[in-house]
Amino acid sequence: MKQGLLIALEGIDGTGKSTQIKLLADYLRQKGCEVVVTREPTDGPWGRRIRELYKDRSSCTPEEELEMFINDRRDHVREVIEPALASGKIVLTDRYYFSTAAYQGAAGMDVDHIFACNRFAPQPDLVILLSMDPGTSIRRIAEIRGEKPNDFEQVDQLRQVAAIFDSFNHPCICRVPAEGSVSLVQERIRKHVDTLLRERNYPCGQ
Ligand SMILES: Nc1ncnc2c1ncn2[C@@H]1O[C@H](COP(=O)(O)OP(=O)(O)OP(=O)(O)O)[C@@H](O)[C@H]1O
Ligand SMILES: Cc1cn([C@H]2C[C@H](O)[C@@H](COP(=O)(O)O)O2)c(=O)[nH]c1=O
Repeated sequence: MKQGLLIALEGIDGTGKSTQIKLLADYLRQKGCEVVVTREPTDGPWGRRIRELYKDRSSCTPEEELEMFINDRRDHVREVIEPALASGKIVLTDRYYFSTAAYQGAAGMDVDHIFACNRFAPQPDLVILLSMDPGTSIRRIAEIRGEKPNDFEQVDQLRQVAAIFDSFNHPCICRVPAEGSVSLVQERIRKHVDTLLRERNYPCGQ
């Protein structure tokens, strides 16, 4: 049924996921792979409601917040991820259910319960987990991107999120240091992706 590959980029805010996913997509397309780049929260109805929360996270309970992320993912899996995988494409997603486990876990929900709620979602073939000290990532958001950190980007909160990300030991996870230049981080990511393509005999990776 599933013929493509699912690769998720994960990590705390400001680690460079959006920057790196674009470069990775270019690299894979140059090799001749068909690539779908997507993200969570999505741009669908649940994703738009979630983005409203960035301004005032206290407007819903942790349970309601978790439910919104799960609903958004159900739509994402059904409408984007499964069709692309079924047609043999490489799906690159900027965040997936590991973000839910880490962020909603840090907000007080049980991490095992969160993973159980996500059993409907296809397991990724590879998770690139970009790791960085939360103080540095917040500085990137504030100084380089020139934005005021939102309600999900508070340093104490991000420290808890980072600690939960650190605790994951799923075999699909490869940890990549996010410090260093954009091209150095990209080089680290490509090594893991090239290994995956080779191991799976994925056609464009030969
Ligand atoms: N290796 C790097 N060195 C310096 N700055 C970087 C690096 N990678 C990304 N940046 C800059 O840091 C900021 C955050 O990067 P980016 O938006 O890619 O991170 P992100 O992980 O997608 O963030 P978020 O999770 O908040 O969406 C951007 O301004 C980006 O240009
Ligand atoms: C998928 C997902 C995301 N979040 C949080 C993490 C970030 O703070 C925002 C998304 O911001 P981005 O700049 O678009 O990456 O949402 C979350 O709490 N739970 C999740 O499942």
